[in-house]
Amino acid sequence: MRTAYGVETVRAAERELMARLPEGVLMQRAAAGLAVACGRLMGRVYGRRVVLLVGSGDNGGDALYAGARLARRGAGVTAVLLAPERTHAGGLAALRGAGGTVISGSSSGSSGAEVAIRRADLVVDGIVGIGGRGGLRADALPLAEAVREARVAVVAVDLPSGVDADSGEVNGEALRADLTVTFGTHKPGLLIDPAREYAGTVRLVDIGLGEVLPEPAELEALQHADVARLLPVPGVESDKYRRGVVGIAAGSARYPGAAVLAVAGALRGGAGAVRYVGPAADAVIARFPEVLVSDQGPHKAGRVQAWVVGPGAGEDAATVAEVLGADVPVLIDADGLRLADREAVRRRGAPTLMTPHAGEAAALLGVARAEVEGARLSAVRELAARYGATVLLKGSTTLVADPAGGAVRVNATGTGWLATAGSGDVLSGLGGSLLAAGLTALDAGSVGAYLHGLAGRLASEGAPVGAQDVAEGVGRAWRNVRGV
Ligand SMILES: NC(=O)C1=CN([C@@H]2O[C@H](COP(=O)(O)OP(=O)(O)OC[C@H]3O[C@@H](n4cnc5c(N)ncnc54)[C@H](OP(=O)(O)O)[C@@H]3O)[C@@H](O)[C@H]2O)[C@@H](O)CC1
Ligand SMILES: Nc1ncnc2c1ncn2[C@@H]1O[C@H](COP(=O)(O)OP(=O)(O)O)[C@@H](O)[C@H]1O
Ligand SMILES: [K+]
Repeated sequence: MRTAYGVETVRAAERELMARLPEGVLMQRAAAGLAVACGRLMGRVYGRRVVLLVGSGDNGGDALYAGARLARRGAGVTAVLLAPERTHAGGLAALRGAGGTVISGSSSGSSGAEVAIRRADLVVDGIVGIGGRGGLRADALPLAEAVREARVAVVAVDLPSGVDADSGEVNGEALRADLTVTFGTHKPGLLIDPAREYAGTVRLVDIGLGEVLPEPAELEALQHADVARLLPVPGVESDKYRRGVVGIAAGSARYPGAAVLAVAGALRGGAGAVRYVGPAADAVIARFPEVLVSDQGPHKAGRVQAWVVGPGAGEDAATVAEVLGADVPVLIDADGLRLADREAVRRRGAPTLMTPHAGEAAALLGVARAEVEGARLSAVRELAARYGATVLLKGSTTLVADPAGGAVRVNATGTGWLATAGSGDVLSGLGGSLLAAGLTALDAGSVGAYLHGLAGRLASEGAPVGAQDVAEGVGRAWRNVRGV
């Protein structure tokens, strides 16, 4: 499991660890890891030109100490100081001692700095790290512009300057990096868009913080091994009922395809049987003869261990209400989210998993879509709290939050190719099937998102895919995860 911790927790852990270690050890560990990563990115160190952008705090200190290490190995290192009077003194002395050059970022209209940036092989962004608030300040903007124009490689120290470490929000300008070298633990902002996009590749340098970080983390990302452990694999004693039956209440005369796609996902999620109820039974049967269909409504469909309701449901509020009354886990997606009564969701005894995209989440919260996209973590937490349900917020970053709190899960397998009509319907069926197979709502949502993202990647391999291709890719994703 990959985990991420917010600033307050990192600072507390840092204090605890520093109390046991000689002064400056953590910064030296950070700087050593940073210098190695910079060297690797440049291919060689000797003769390379490196520009350090140095802010007023320890983030700048890391950059300076790493710069000193690079200078000792033969790089030409220039530090651009954004706050000369508040620069990390030890770091500055180390860089000077190693033969580095120092210029002020604010003097002479920054032009000296801009010339250095244009000639650089690498820029190290040590403007601000976890001490940052808001976007880049005015004095850093011309430097950021020069970096963009020079198209020079950028390594961010701990975080790209200007992004919010705790939330992944970007309020103003931020500096884009090719590589972010982060210390001790990932920060939520490195895993959540829009900030994640600014970070480029993220490398974690172990500085010993792991042993003092508490449980649970603020954010966690499942890895292959975690998903492999959670996948419902039949044993010798299994039969189709023991594996779980998932009911799909989806589709309408207008949107029969949503039913077919949700069923396609459900057939690949590990349940032993799929029941379908709704007006698209003919279309479902034509494509998937193995599905048990009924047009009698959810109550009369026979027993299921979980329901999926909503994809392509149109205005069928009665079916949504009926499913919400069932005493089994329910996944609510698409139209179902609009039609579900909040109190009915809150009253449910069995688990509920809601799977909105940003537009649907915005409608549920009564805010603009851009607000949800800019602040995904707070949006998903707020929805989970309001509905007393597990919420999976879809999009470029998929997040899953439990109403009881605990670590929010972030999915790292997605690809922009998944942004294709109907791929959300596939995810709803897949997630419902995992619920029926016995996974908790948090696990069903995050394992579903993991397989769905991987299926999209494997099916696409860099070319456009349709939702059916994604569904068909789910089997490959299972095998990939299980290593079979
Ligand atoms: N934690 C750990 O275990 C370890 C941490 N380490 C390192 O320390 C870093 C944290 O250092 P830090 O606390 O000195 O804060 P840092 O990010 O340098 O900011 C400094 C000052 O910048 C200012 N400022 C605020 N916003 C700004 C903005 N948008 N644009 C420009 N300036 C802005 C603000 O001061 P203000 O100007 O508001 O008075 C703020 O106080 C961390 O990221 C990691 O690199 C490692 O060495 C090893 C172990
Ligand atoms: N930029 C992106 N990167 C990764 N995944 C994405 C991106 N955009 C959309 N997705 C994924 O694609 C799926 C789209 O679902 P949804 O918006 O419900 O579409 P539809 O309603 O057409 O089925 C979701 O799983 C979502 O997380
Ligand atoms: K930085």
